[in-house]
Amino acid sequence: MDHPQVFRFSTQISHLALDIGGTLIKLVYFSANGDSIEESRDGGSIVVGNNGCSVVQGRLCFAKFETRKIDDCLEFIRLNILHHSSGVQHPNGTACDKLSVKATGGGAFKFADLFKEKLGIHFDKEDEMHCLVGGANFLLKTVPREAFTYLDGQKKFLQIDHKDLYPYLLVNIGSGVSMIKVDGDGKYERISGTSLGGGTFLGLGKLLTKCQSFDELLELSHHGNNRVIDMLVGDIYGGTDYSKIGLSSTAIASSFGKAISDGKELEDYQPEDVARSLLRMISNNIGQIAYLNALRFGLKRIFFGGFFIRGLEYTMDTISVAVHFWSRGEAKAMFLRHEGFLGALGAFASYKEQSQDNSEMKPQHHTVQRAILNCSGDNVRHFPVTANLNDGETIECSISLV
Ligand SMILES: Nc1ncnc2c1ncn2[C@@H]1O[C@H](COP(=O)(O)OP(=O)(O)OP(=O)(O)O)[C@@H](O)[C@H]1O
Ligand SMILES: CC(C)(CO)[C@@H](O)C(=O)NCCC(=O)O
Repeated sequence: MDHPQVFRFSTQISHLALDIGGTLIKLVYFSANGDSIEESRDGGSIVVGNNGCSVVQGRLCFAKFETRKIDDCLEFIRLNILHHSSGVQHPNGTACDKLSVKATGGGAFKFADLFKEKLGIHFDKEDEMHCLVGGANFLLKTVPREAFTYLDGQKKFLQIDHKDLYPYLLVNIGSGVSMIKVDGDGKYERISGTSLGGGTFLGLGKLLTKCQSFDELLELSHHGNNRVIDMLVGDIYGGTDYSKIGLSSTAIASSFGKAISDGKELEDYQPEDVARSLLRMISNNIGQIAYLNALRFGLKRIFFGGFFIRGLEYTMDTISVAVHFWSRGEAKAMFLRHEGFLGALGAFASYKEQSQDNSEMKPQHHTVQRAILNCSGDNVRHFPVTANLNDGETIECSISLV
C-alpha cells in the first residue's frame, strides 16, 4: 500500500468563520495539526490522498466575544489568526495565501467595513438562517455524542439515525429566537420567532438585579427561589392542585405575579429570586412557543440551540418540562453540545458548498473523526453553574483541498 506523501508548512490557520450576533460574536477556525494556536507552532501537515486531492489534518477551534467588545475580537483575530494564516500550501507547490473568511449574522453586514478597515479582511457573507441549519445538520450528522435530552436531572446522549433525522424543529435562542422547520440539507423554512429571548433575559436581568454579566446573572439564578416572586396555582387555589385542568399547586400561574400584592419594592426582593423567576419565565415561554410550532407542523423532535442555554441544567430542564407537559409527552426537547456555534459552524461548512466552483482553494468537506471534549464528563452537574462546555473544546477534522 502506498504511504501518503506528507508536506510540512509553516502556517496553521486557513479558514475562519464568524457569526456576529446581537449579543455575541462566535468564531470557528481551522487550525492545521495543532492542539491550539498557542500550544503548537510547528506547522501542520497535508496528506495527499490517492485521488490527488490533499487532506489537511487539524482541528476546529471555537472562541466567542461580546459584540459590544468587538475590539477584543479584532485584536484576537489580528494576533492569533492573521499571524498564523498565510494559508495552506497546495501540494502542487502554490501557496493559497489568502485567509478565506466566512461571515454570518447581522454583524456580517453591520461590521463588514470595520473588519476591512482594521484587519483588511473581506467577508464572504452567508445567510444567517442557512448557516444555523447548516451548522445543526453538520453537528448532528458528523459529531458523535452531540445531541442529548435532559429530563428529570438525567442527561442522555442520542444516537442520531441519519436516515431518520428530518423533519425537525430547530429553535435557536440567541438575543432573539428563531424557529426553523428543517426538512433536509439546505431545505428549511423559518416558521416563527419571538423577541423574548436571551437578550430579554440578560437585559431585564441587568436592570432588575444590577448584575454586570450573563455569568453573574446565571450564578444568581442558581441560588434563587422563583416561588418567592412567581404566583403559583396553589397561591390562588388555597394550596390545592387544580387537577381538573392538569395544573398542580406548584405550577406557575403567573410569572412575577406575587409582586402585585406583596407590597414590596424591587429592593425588597433578593436578586437571586428575581434572576430565577426571569430565567424560568423566558425558558418556559420559549418551550411553549416551540411546542406550539412543532404541533403546527406535526414535528416530534425539537433541537434547541443558541448561547442562551449555555448547558445550564435549570434552563434545559424548564424547556424540556414545558415541551413534555404541553405535548403530553409526544414531542421531545433535545440539546446540542455546540449549541452556541451553529451559525458559525454553518458558515464554516459553507466552504464545502463552494467546492463546486473553480475557486483557487476548494475545501471539499470536513470529515469529523472524533470530538475531543476537553471539559470531559457527561454530566453537566460536575461543572460550576457558569461553566461553558464549549470553552476549550476542539473538534478533530480534516479538510480536503482539490
Ligand atoms: N458570555 C455571555 N455574554 C452575554 N450573553 C451571553 C453570554 N453567554 C450566553 N449569553 C446569552 O446568550 C445570548 C446570545 O446568544 P447567541 O450568541 O446565540 O445570540 P446572538 O447571535 O448574539 O443573537 P441574535 O442571533 O439574535 O443576533 C445572550 O442574549 C445571553 O442571553
Ligand atoms: C433578528 C434575528 C434573526 C437576528 O439574529 C433574531 O434576533 C431573531 O430571530 N429575533 C426574533 C424576531 C422575531 O421573530 O420576532
